[in-house]
Amino acid sequence: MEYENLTLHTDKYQINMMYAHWKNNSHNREAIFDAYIRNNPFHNGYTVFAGLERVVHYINNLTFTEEDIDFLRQQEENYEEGFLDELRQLSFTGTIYAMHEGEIVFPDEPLIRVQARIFEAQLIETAILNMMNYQSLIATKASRIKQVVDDDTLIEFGTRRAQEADASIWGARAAYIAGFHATSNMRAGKLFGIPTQGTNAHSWIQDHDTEEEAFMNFARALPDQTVLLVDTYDTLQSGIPNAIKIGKQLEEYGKKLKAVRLDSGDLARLSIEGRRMLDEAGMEDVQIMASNDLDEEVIMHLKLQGAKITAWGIGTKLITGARSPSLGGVYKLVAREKDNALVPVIKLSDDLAKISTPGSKKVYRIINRKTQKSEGDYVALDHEVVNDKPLKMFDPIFPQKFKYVDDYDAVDLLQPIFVDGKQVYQLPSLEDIHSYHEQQLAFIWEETLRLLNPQTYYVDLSYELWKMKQDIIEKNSLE
Ligand SMILES: Nc1ncnc2c1ncn2[C@@H]1O[C@H](COP(=O)(O)OP(=O)(O)OP(=O)(O)O)[C@@H](O)[C@H]1O
Ligand SMILES: O=P(O)(O)OC[C@H]1O[C@H](OP(=O)(O)OP(=O)(O)O)[C@H](O)[C@@H]1O
Ligand SMILES: O=C(O)c1cccnc1
Repeated sequence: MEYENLTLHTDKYQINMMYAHWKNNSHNREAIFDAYIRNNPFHNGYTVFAGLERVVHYINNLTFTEEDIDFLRQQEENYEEGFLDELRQLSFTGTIYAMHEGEIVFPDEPLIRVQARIFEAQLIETAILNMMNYQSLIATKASRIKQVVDDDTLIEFGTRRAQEADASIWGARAAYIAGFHATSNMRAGKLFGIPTQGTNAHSWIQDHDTEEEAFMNFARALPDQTVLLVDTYDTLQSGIPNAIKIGKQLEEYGKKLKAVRLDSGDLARLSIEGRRMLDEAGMEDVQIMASNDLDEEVIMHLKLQGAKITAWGIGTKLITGARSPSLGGVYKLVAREKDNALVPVIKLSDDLAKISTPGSKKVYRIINRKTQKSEGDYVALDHEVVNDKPLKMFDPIFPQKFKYVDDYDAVDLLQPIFVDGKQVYQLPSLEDIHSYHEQQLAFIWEETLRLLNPQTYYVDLSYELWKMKQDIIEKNSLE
């Protein structure tokens, strides 16, 4: 796939800061930034990390074209030619660590860590957050939907309602990571290898003299994958009876009606009654598919009402992240170069939970060897060795709350993606990302995974990191 050059896909304030650094000759100083979230979306207990693949392509294509340089010259008369020359030579030379895509992640732990010249690290903030926030949001929404459907088929239908073209395709990919089976978007299918599926619209039915004729003509054209939309006129009086008729005719040719699709009305009642009619006609294999503004909540209610739906087409509420339409991931400076050394820095806030955690850090998932479930995540400074000794895990806001864990594996979650500007991470296939996601889910307790009022997952700091943070807070308060 051809990836476009998105170097100008940044906020002007980043270029202004780059310029000011260049003027002050501080642009080559090293810096470390963490990208992380502060809350899970949808009041969920976890977030599904996605967006890394696009970030990798973005970084590999990071270069200002002559056109970009001309544009910048026009936009800001203060930018000197020497600065534009510096931009002309820019490529990414830093180091990036990140979670695998599909990882189950939590607030207040680094998901992407960038160590680079401040000149480069500042430039890439906007695009990294843009990609990570949107794709993780949609993967998380998809994961919630996946939780309520058991083994039913899930098809992503969102393109027409998505926030524009990029959102459709990367959203379709994010949904696949979390367990959707197919997308209706052909471009997403082509670009990412996601299986594609499609039924037909009301326009097809309306464009015929009768519903029966419409069904017949469609079945003739696509006899191996006929899904008939049965709600245009009257689902139970005409739609299902006509579908049964066409199904019988298909059988005469050794073919089978694959499914009927309901797209309006009381989906529980119509599917129960429709199922009965299909079964009575000996068409037990014909599936009932539903669409119409569905999300995890409606699906759960439909299931509670005994709906006989086994395939779900889901558009608007998935692709727009309805109910929580943006993920508020941030990118904070955690260390800066001073006197040839990297020193930790902090962003203070009156809200304790919003104070950033300084320093170059790693994230470990503490897997209890007996239960094979996670005891929580443990954020430690880079140089710390987290090994088999009993680990004291305590709440960083209320340190009085703690537990000891002794029989555990500490799994290092941040992977090197770029080292000194070179990509060292081999991007996994989408299938592998999805499998990884499923494996990782299995380490998380049900209490954290549940959709309603989930148990808060522990993201703790090592004592050394916690102490350093407290000392910096205290020092800053005294100044
Ligand atoms: N049994 C049900 N329980 C809960 N929600 C349902 C049920 N059946 C359908 N819904 C959901 O209710 C919402 C609105 O459905 P409603 O029947 O008002 O609209 P509609 O069928 O699209 O109307 P129209 O016939 O005008 O197209 C949709 O999100 C749909 O998925
Ligand atoms: O409801 P969503 O979750 O967003 O899923 C996508 C919707 O898009 C289509 O409707 P639309 O009215 O656009 O076209 P149609 O004429 O094919 O029904 C489809 O029938 C779904 O209802
Ligand atoms: O294939 C379908 O039925 C479909 C595709 C996109 C949107 N709505 C429905």
